[in-house]
Amino acid sequence: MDDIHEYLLSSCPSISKVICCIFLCILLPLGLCFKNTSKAPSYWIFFGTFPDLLWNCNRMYEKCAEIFLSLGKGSFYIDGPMFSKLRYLVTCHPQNIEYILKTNYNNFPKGEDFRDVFEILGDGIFNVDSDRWRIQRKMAHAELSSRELKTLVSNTSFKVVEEQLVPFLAHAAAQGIAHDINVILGFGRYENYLSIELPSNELAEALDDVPLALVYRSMMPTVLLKLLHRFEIGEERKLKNAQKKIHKIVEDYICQKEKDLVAGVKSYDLLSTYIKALDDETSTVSSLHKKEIFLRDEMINFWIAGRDTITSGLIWFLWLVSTTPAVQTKILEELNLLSSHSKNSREKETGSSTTGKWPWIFGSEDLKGSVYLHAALCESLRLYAPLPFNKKSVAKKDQLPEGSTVEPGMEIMLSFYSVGRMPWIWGEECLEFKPERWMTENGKLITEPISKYFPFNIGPRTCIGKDISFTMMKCVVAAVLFKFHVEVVKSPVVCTKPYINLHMKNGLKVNIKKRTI
Ligand code: HEM
Repeated sequence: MDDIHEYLLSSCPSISKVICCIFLCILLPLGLCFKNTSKAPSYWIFFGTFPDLLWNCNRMYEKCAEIFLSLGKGSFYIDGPMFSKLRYLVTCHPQNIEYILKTNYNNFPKGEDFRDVFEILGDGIFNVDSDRWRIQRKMAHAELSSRELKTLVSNTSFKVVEEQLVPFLAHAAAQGIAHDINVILGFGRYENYLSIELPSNELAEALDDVPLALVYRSMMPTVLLKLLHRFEIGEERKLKNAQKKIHKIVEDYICQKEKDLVAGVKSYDLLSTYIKALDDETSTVSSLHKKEIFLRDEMINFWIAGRDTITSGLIWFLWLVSTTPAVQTKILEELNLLSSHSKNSREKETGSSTTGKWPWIFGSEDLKGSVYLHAALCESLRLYAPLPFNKKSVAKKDQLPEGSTVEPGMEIMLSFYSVGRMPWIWGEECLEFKPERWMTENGKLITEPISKYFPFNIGPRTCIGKDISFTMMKCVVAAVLFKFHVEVVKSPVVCTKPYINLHMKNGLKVNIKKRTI
């Protein structure tokens, strides 16, 4: 026995050398040479479908849509390397999405993996499940749908557009409007980030380092992720530093707001209402533990929720409109009509003439009657959903409506980006930017929910910020298009960037000119 033991010990180095040699000389080349191309994505022995995914990680949203198109169906699996237990179902099938987000929603929580990837969201609403989520959702829903918040959104959008965006555009090109608005809604701070000198914005800069790291985290096998996290390698180091900075800045904001409230300074914003609610024993959130951390994380969640989503929505919209003259003309016709109605009623109210006032800024009330503009925004979000995918885990084995089986341990990726690009979902002209899709024959907006439209999620976790997003986006695009001519500078093919939000690789270069008519 001892002999055998001794033999094994002495031969260990050579055994490991032999294993390494076999792996390097036989298994690796075999794995890299032999793939099953009948499957989409390509399946490599030993490595699963992972090489295909890594190879295309720079254009993964487009790649998913291509796979769905080549398969002619709405689901496919991604298998991790051998022994990794990594298995994803990627789906864009509307019935599957509805089943996961709505019909059997309890079987598809966000899960621990989601929390690990989106650690930056802490205990905020995006990151919690079950009872805790119900408490936070109730409070967030009440606050975001309150009359006070809607008024704040309208007034702030108007103010930021009038005082910052329009003067800025008159001087140069557009950038990052959504951020300003969100800092005001969340924290009640009005900062002049769009002044012509473009002052630095530490909160935005810290957050800019986050999304790429999150994309890598979403794709990485857990073991590797833990290793990179433990030793703070690459994107993980950036993420950790960004998180520290964001926490510090938001904690400072909270501290200042608490002092203001004690000093009796009156202001309406989400932070003030949350601070008051946490102190109020009758409020639902007062039962939550670790109140300071909850407050910090919830504010970060709101800020993230509205920042990149709106920016992304606006950029893709402006690009689509600027490159589709027929749509632009119809939007301008509608804005002309709305502005003359509003001018008349403002003149009646104030008794003074509005003629010659430049620029004319639309308030959210002026834009309530906009049908074509609203339809164009819906259509742009259909093609370019600002959150291009959603991630869910599986509690119990289940069969999805289109037939795929999912089981615990698997992850599900809902590809919202692909939904808008499937001819079998949106028709042969699915890639065309056609606001008319959202209008009835007699020119009215289609208001009933459409069962294949998911940019704002559906079901119990549907976006709470949808209405205010339309208010903000309409104010911005109306001001930009009505008074400025946005001309896209010819650039390489426009494509997406591997971010959590849908951004344009290389950004959008435009020339801005004042409109003369
Ligand atoms: C064009 C703009 C926006 C789009 C496309 C959008 C889209 C979405 C989507 C897809 C979700 C589901 C995320 C998930 O399940 O992980 C979501 C959730 C949410 N959104 Fe939005 N959003 C937008 C703007 C906003 C704004 C301005 C706010 C407000 C500050 C906001 C607040 C929220 C909140 C609080 C949730 C979490 C709901 C929950 O988990 O119960 N969103 N949004």
